Amino acid sequence: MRALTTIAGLARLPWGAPPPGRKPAGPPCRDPRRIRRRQPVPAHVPEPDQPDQPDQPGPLARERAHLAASRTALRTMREDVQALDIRDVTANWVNAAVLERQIEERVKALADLSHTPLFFGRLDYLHTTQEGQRFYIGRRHVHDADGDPMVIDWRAPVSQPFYRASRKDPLDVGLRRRFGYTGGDLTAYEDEHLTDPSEQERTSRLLQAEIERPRVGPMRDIVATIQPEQDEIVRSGLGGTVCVQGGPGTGKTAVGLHRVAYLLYAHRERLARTGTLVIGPNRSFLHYIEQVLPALGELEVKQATVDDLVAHVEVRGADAADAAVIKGDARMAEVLRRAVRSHVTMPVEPLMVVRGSRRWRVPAYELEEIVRELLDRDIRYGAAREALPQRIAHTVLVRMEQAGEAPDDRVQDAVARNPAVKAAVKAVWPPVDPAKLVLRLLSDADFLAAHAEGVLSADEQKRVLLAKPARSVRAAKWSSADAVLIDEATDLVQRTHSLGHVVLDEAQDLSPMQYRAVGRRCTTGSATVLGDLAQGTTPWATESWAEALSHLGKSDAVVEELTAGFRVPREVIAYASRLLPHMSPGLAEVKSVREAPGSLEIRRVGDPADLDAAVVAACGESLAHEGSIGLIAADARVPALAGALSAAGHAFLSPGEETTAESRLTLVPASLAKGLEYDYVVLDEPRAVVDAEPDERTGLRRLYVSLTRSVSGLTVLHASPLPEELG
Ligand SMILES: Nc1ncnc2c1ncn2[C@@H]1O[C@H](COP(=O)(O)OP(=O)(O)OP(=O)(O)O)[C@@H](O)[C@H]1O
Repeated sequence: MRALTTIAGLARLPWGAPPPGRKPAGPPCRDPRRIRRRQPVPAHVPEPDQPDQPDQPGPLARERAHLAASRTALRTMREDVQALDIRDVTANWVNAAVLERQIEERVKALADLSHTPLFFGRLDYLHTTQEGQRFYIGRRHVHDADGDPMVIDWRAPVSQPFYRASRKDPLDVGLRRRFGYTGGDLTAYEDEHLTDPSEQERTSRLLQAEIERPRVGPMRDIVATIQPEQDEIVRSGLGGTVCVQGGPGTGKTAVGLHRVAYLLYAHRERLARTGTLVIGPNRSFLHYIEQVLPALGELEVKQATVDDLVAHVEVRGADAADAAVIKGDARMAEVLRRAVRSHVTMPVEPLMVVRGSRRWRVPAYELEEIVRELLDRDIRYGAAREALPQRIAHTVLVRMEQAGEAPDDRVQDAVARNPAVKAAVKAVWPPVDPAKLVLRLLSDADFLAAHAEGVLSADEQKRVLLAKPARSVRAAKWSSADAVLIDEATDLVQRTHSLGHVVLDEAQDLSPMQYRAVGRRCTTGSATVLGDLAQGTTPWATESWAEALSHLGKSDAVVEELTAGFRVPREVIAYASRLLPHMSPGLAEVKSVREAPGSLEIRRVGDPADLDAAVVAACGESLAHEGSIGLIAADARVPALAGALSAAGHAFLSPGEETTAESRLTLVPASLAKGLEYDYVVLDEPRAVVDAEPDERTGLRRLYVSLTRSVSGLTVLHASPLPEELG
């Protein structure tokens, strides 16, 4: 067993420093007016699979030998960590527990996952500008007994050319090799000699195979095939916020998750201190993506929905759309600010502090000056409330000094705690309970009118008022939008803790007040904002990223656009894109990198009574293929289809339940389809999906989301006429 001599010694153990190499990419473009459109760069690749001669070890055998040696080295690294003896460095049980946990996590991070390749690429540099010339690129850093790297972490600067080098700009790379795996076995490789003019440009077959690999189970990482335009976003600096606009399947979620992994690598200590968070639209989605970061060795990133962040009260109610839109409007922040500050009342009476035989009098006008000064400083209500007794005590102390006394800090503290001072503070600056305040605003028309004057119209005020005011915070039927208002009020009272980095996925659906709630969780950090304006399906969905980013407090963010689609086959995305001009004119159509001819089938069912049976039959046909199947239907159709599937003997899952090789069919209400994907999708009755929404545009957007979930094939079944926008 190896003994650790110092806690600092941990840093030198297999955690290791990142390997030397090139500098990371510079900061992204800072001009918010410019949306950079990221175009795919075609790869140049000759034939893959060069088999070895039976009599002599060829390149493939040599690469396999390197893989075997790397696995052995990784095992040794893991054993080294497992064998650490921490008894001598931990002065107490708290330290011991912390260290033990760190060690456990490190062991987990060093696990050799049999189904994920240890390395997926190799770079041979032309010149010796690097410490070595040949680097194997993988999911984590592996070194041999001498500390020499055998596999370099994909996030290291030296790995960057694997993703960025091109024939136009080889970045000093002579050879880029991609490896193909079957299970955990290395079975193929593809070479690109980037500086060889005789080589022809071709799309990488290994890349194509990776993109087309059937989907089963949760989302997986894309480290082996990150595209140059995606890599630029992944590696953009921690200081700036990046907003990514991209159509369905352009890899926004994947890019956001890989960016967190990259930032954790490049700024590990800082982010370990400040924390990172991924925000997704709902539990099923979070469940779908939850494996990606652990697979990349990152176990500490928290995940939440916006509702989780603002869970100050139990949400049991729902708003009508018009009320929710007003409650989500940024103007509500001003109403709340006024309402919170309205609790401050100017002192009208002098304050008398008795200490021993002496009485100290502070006149009302002087107290008022202190209160006004605190109000002008615009600090949090609670912080000002805490500062007020000390300010008053200071004034008393000045009087004591003027009277020839020499009071010290202890006297000031004692005066601040004096019952008369406490009573004055309570009268002037009483505590505010955020939930009670919001309840009063929503229940008391006069109170609301007093603070919404000139901000909300009389009609708007009427709409947000509760029809039946609740008697207490506990009894109130709070809605999600109310919880966000309480969060805003809470922040007015006490500053919200800010994290180092926040990834906000499906951001287009947030209300301005929700953006503010997310924004205050990264005031001192940065954010990655991911979304597609065409997939906005809430009544308050954002129409412009500039506006959304201003509510988030990140107006200086760069907006990038991704246009290459990695999920939806060409035919299917072309069909779905017919809706674009009718619901989000001006947005670019996704250019799919996937051919998959014959991937779209539209079936008309003559008699509506036969629709369920036809849908079940289509699911049965899809199940004959490999991979996951999603049956997407308007929410109201789900019970009927669940019954029909069960009657036909098809077991099915709900979104968020993991698909496995045995159980591959998921019944998905259209309202939960966003962000998810299935190999084959059966879409039930598009008209019903559109009609389930309050307006035509939202309906078409919901349909657009539903049409863009499939990787290999989409079958649309309809008994009612299709929406005419589909042509
Ligand atoms: N460079 C890549 N190599 C391989 N697969 C990729 C790549 N980029 C994205 N993908 C895959 O494409 C699919 C869609 O990616 P993702 O879910 O991140 O897209 P999205 O833009 O978030 O889609 P949506 O708007 O529908 O939520 C995923 O299966 C993802 O793994």
